[in-house]
Amino acid sequence: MVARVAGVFDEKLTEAIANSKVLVVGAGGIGCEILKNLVLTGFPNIEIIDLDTIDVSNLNRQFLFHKEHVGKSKAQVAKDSALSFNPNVNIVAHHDSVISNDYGVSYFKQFNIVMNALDNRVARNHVNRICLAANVPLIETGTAGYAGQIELIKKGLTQCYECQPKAPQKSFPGCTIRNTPSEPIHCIVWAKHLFNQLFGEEDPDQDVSPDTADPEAAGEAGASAMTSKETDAGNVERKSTRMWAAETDYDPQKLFSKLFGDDIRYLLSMENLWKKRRPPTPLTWDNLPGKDDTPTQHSGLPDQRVWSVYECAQVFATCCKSLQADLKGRPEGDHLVWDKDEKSAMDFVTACANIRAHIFNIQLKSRFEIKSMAGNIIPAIATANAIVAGIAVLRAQSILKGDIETCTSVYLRPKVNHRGQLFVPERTLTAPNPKCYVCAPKPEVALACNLKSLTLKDLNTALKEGLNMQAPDATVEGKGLVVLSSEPGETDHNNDKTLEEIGLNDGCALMVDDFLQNYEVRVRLQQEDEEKAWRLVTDVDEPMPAPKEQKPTNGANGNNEPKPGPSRPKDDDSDSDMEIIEEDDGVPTAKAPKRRRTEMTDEVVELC
Ligand SMILES: Nc1ncnc2c1ncn2[C@@H]1O[C@H](COP(=O)(O)OP(=O)(O)OP(=O)(O)O)[C@@H](O)[C@H]1O
Ligand SMILES: [Zn+2]
Repeated sequence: MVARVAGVFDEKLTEAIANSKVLVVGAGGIGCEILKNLVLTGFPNIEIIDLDTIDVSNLNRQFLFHKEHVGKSKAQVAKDSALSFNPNVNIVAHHDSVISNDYGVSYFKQFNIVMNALDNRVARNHVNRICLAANVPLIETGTAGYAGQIELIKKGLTQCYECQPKAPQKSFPGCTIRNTPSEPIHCIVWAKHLFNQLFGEEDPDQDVSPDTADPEAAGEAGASAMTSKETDAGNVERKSTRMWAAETDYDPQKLFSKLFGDDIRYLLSMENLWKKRRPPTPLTWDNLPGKDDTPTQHSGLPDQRVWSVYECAQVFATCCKSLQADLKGRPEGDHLVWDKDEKSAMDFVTACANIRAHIFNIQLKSRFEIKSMAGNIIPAIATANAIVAGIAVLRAQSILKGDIETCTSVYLRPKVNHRGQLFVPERTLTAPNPKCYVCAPKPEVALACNLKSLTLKDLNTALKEGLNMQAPDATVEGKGLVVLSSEPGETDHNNDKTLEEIGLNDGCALMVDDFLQNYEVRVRLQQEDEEKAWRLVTDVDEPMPAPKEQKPTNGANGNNEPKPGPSRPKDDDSDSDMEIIEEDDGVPTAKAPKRRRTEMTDEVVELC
């Protein structure tokens, strides 16, 4: 099966393809399809980057990979498999993250087109910025279940990936997670936090013990939590859950009694919480519901059967031990990373979430359902990936032919809309947002914060998390004074100083740049006494008017519907059964409170 384009395309396109060089970022569901299409179309020079290795769960749709490739580099195997279709193509594979110093603006400049086939916002933002800086057309692709999208991004011609606000991630208040869960997702988030507290990277924002500072429980003294003990001086000493668990040698019964017995009793002592809610019921190890049940016949997949509380407790016990052993086998200071595809990690979260759900009278869920919610999974549909990749490569051909103006965005809808369309192309290219804090000629944002308490370290975090910078350098506008340097150690001595202490006040502006992304932005400082952390205020927060879809040519009702948007393909035609979820690596939204909220992402769309 060797591709010969001569005679298939017109001469101009044949020649343009022959002289082209294309970069594909991501060798997952869409990336494999794009690579196959490029190779079979006869694109002679292709580079592909992917940081990941092949997982069994990829095999059902990432058809360039087979069983024997599990554990190998996606980029390398994709290259080898694609070469079997057309050995004359020159493919360079990089097993690496695109967010690395090796792939800066000068690297990107060698390509005629970049094609994104990624699954997360951070990488997408990064490639967006580099393509703008390198002035290379970027074809951005994504699918979410049956929905999909192909969008051209070209400096000065179209909007960029960051021109429009992204739908915020759904977050839950910490007190809901820790004290008053009312939905399965609250228990799942709690169980994932528990995994991190016991075996993963400990994060103080992911505390799982009762939250005594819950404003709703005000006035309650309560008993001291089980992780607390009175010191000789009479003070209450708090221990981390990890420390306490280690002291018990991760004894499953002791852990169970604390988490699902004592902590629940402690919550019950916060009586205000239960005035208008059904109170939880603590559990004891020796008296678990479901112990004597004979398992009912279940017709579906084993994962779709809901475990009894007793079964959950048994799974909990087994997982505590296996995860402890895994942790012990690692170098000092290392930790586990929760992964939906790791059996013990997934079993642990299923068991803990369901035990907690039972305690709070919440419906129990199957492992299958919990995996979907905890892993932020929308089932990937191979056909949707194939369609999107096909259109993306057609768009690449149009760009090479010099018809870039015709490369409007195309949306793949889960169902035909009322005008009978499954593929909905935009009528025109969407112009850049002049207020975009990335692609505007002079990008600008305001940083609302309390200058008296925000430290330089916090500023660094704000720039990285809020503006998706990788290595920000900041100087005071007009003075050139360096306040943050990406050179290790250069400004570290000031890390704990507040912005006020280094002489910055309300209205001051910083010029912040990221060398790797070739991105510079002016950051105005805005004093807000009440602000506990920081908040970025961008003009992109004002939603732009919805672009118009193409009018039907058949004279039918041409009402314009809002387009799904780069991160919002959920529209009125969307399949209501489809759960559309966002990756949890999204950049915190500008207005999201930074403390005491738990990010969970079960409602918003992120194309993968
Ligand atoms: N920073 C990055 N650099 C390079 N490749 C990346 C980066 N971030 C994500 N990717 C790759 O993008 C691809 C996206 O593909 P896809 O959406 O099919 O995800 P997947 O991880 O293969 O599947 P799933 O998430 O459903 O298990 C993945 O192969 C992933 O490794
Ligand atoms: Zn923009």
